[in-house]
Amino acid sequence: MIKLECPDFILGEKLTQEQLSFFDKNGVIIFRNFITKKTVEDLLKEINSLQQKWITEGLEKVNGTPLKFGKDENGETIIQRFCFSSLHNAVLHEFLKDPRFKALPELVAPYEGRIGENEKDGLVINQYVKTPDSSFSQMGWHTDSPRDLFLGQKIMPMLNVGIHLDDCPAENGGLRVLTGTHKQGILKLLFAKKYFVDNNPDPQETGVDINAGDLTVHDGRLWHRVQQSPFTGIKSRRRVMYIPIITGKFIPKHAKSKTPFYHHFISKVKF
Ligand SMILES: O=C(O)CCC(=O)C(=O)O
Ligand SMILES: [Fe+2]
Repeated sequence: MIKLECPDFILGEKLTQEQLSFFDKNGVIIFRNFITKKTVEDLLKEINSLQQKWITEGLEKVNGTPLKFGKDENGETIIQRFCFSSLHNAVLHEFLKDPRFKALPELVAPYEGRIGENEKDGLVINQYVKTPDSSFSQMGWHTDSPRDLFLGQKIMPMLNVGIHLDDCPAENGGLRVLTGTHKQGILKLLFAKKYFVDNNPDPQETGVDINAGDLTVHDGRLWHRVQQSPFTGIKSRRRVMYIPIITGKFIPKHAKSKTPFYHHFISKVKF
């Protein structure tokens, strides 16, 4: 595994030329300390209360997208993948109004990008943990772009913005990317690897050392995966929120939205 050599970038209200060039070359970038440890704690409290609310209500899907359930290290039911979270929690909704998010669409220029709070799967929260009854401890190789095809749309440029809520040095697993693959042609985008079922390390893959509070951005066309932690239980836990930046036609989801086809496929794959 190669480690991403990324200068300690700080996200302001406008991207610098160095940040733009780094992203253009690699298809991924890290901004350090986007939020403080205190804000991380505050967000985790909100996430836990949303989780309790949805479990109590017996909710299975939000706007057509299934929630993913599993068990934590104490055998308690948890939600391992939330979607559209900010539409159901005021603090998460306010959080997305941070003016620094408005700097990020410049990464898809000349397209006009917007924060997809009610498009695709909205604000996603992933909770990975390795326990006997977890259903989510890793994620196979994929790019995020072909989901557009399943939604009956042409592939349009998009970004996935990650806000990381746990420390995760690359040795603990976490995000692995193939830098530069955001510039590949459509055939490589669709067929370079077997979507979601391939969990094998790639000799060219790059890992990232993440601290709680860091923000990452990756291009939707970049090949990436999540490496399982070598640890189990609480030491294997990795919590990260993702919000998409979308270009092209505005297709908001609503309570009657159909389940996208790729979720039927993803749910068959054991993570
Ligand atoms: O958890 C991560 O860091 C990546 C998740 C991911 O790739 C996805 O949800 O599409
Ligand atoms: Fe992804």
